Amino acid sequence: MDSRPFRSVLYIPGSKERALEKARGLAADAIIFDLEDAVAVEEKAKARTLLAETLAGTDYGPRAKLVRVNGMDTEWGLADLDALAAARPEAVLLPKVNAPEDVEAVATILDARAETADTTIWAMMETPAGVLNAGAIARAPRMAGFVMGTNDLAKELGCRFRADRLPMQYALQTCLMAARAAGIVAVDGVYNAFKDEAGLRKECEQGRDLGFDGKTLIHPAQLEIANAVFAPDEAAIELARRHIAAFDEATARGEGVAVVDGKIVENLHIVTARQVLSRAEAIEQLQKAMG
Ligand SMILES: CC(C)(COP(=O)(O)OP(=O)(O)OC[C@H]1O[C@@H](n2cnc3c(N)ncnc32)[C@H](O)[C@@H]1OP(=O)(O)O)[C@@H](O)C(=O)NCCC(=O)NCCSC(=O)C[C@H](O)C(=O)O
Ligand SMILES: [Mg+2]
Repeated sequence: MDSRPFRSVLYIPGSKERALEKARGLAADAIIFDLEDAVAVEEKAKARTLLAETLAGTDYGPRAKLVRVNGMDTEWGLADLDALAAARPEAVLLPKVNAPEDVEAVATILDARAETADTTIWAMMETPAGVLNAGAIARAPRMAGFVMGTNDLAKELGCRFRADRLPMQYALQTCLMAARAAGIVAVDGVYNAFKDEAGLRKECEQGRDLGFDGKTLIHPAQLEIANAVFAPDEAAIELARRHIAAFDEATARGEGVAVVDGKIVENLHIVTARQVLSRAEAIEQLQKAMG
């Protein structure tokens, strides 16, 4: 997996012209241009046209660009794929993926068009069947990332929203495990109370501690917290440097283990330390490119 940052992944309804315009200046690592649940049924066709035109004519800079289409089992899914192909989307995000066959069907459609030769597929992990098939979905063709759909999951499970997200833990960890085994990105679900900064921070911290790369967001006011929580902080960067220095010194002495702050540091910790530094570097580069 490369170290491209996905700390903040902002949903933008494909029907909202002002939000589509505003996103060009927002500090989001990635944008999900949404044609699915953020768009009302009567606006689906209009949003599709608006989004296709916007993507073809707008420079969103270095932000990763994903388009969430409607499901292929709906009356809009195929038309979404068709209309957006011309805009050469970097990634198509499929909602409510249940099985690898759902991904294979879309990969076959993308294979048939020159404009989508390099388009990757991401999966919304938000159904019980999807979670149970996470390993196979993560290995499906063109698959590059998982996005947790915790609202749909709660609906399907009939569970309650709790601050500790206990009812979600099985799904979160199963999907994360599958993503890591396949070497793809994994992004946590949204925090609905978009004015509750303390609650968002806690949930970001939980997602980060579990191992997610970042969090999906619904409002620009959530960007700063997600960007801060999912970035290695100064203490983590400094510790990574000390681990590497101490391990280099130990190796020079012919030893395979160093000790830093009373804890052992072995080769595997150096892999983590290098990942921390390369993530910090990638974030710095992205921020520079955004200006
Ligand atoms: C939640 C909102 C409906 C709030 O909208 P609004 O009341 O208009 O917000 P503000 O007035 O505070 O907006 C301030 C300015 O920010 C712009 N804005 C708002 N939201 C966005 C956005 N998402 N991206 C970009 N810009 C945004 C407004 O245009 C204002 O701009 P300005 O005019 O310059 O002041 C609204 O935020 C919203 O619609 N959010 C997205 C909701 C969404 O995408 N939902 C679907 C995804 S969640 C989901 O489906 C997850 C998953 O599938 C699951 O199952 O869990
Ligand atoms: Mg959903």
